[in-house]
Amino acid sequence: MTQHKISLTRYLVEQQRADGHIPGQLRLLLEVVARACKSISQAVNKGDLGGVLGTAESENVQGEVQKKLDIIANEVLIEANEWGGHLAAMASEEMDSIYVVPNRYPQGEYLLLFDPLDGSSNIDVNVSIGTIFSVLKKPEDHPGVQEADFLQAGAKQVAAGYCIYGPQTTLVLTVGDGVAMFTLDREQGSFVLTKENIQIPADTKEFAINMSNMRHWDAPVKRYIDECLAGSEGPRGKDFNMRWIASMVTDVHRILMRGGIFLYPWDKREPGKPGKLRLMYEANPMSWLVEQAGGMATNGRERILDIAPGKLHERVSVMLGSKNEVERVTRYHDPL
Ligand SMILES: O=P(O)(O)OC[C@H]1O[C@](O)(COP(=O)(O)O)[C@@H](O)[C@@H]1O
Ligand SMILES: [Mg+2]
Ligand SMILES: [Mg+2]
Repeated sequence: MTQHKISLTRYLVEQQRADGHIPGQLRLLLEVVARACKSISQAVNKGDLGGVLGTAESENVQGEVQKKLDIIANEVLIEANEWGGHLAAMASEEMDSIYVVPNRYPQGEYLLLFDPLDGSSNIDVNVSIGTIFSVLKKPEDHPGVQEADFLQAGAKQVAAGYCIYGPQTTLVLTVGDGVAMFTLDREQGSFVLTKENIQIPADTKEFAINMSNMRHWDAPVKRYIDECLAGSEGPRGKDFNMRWIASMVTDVHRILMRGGIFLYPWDKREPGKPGKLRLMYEANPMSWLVEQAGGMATNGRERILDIAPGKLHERVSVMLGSKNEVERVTRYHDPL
């Protein structure tokens, strides 16, 4: 098999041929998601010229003010996927409840979940943003589809990925057989395989956390970051660098490319809220990608992919990336 210049379509077909583990319907679904991402990428690129920047006059179910692009990206994903025959229903960070494929369209066996536009605060300042997606299989024990069908642990995902709209538009994908990266070739109009078997180094000297929340953190996170900040004179014996883009997609992409640890921990501002990030649309797909690349993802206490979701819009504390660092901060959470 040629390692370079192969399209997403050919990659998926060849994966399917190699061990039969990508069913045809799943392959089609992923191609439709990729096509939708291409279209979102175009809208993002146009910026002010397309009238897509700025805030819409609405709030989502999480009480967050929606940007125009949040709404556009959500609609693009729904319209692209609803008639293809591979889906039973979709769920999105931007919608209150699940979107069941209307019965005028053929029904499929998969469930698609997405954060249509991640890093919304970066849209208007021309910083990388992205789309995150996760695919589950609909349980077969009953006809129709309901919200409870989506409440499966991340370990049950059959595909997960994101598309980053940055200097390049790049799709990063796993179907449970490692992580592959595809770069959008705008002249050809297709995603071309540019990296396979992405591996996150187990050690790193780079962390990503919103430092402005420091005073609200729990003791184990504070200890971990304090030790990083102490640098070569501290217990870690090395200097750390810090990055925070405020787009999970972009921070995770950097970690997949060169290692690092990303933390968005629980904090004391809203003690009843497990974290800021969304389990089903952000943490699960990113955690599976990271694990597939040899990294680790926990909420400080348990593997994110083992968490049984209680509700669709569930939040979670997230620590992911280079294995030895995530292991360390998770260990700091152990009761003495
Ligand atoms: O401003 P903060 O709290 O640092 O937020 C950054 C985090 O919030 C998010 O932007 C949430 O994503 P949305 O843009 O999809 O709401 C994450 O991507 C990111 O890690
Ligand atoms: Mg997001
Ligand atoms: Mg979003």
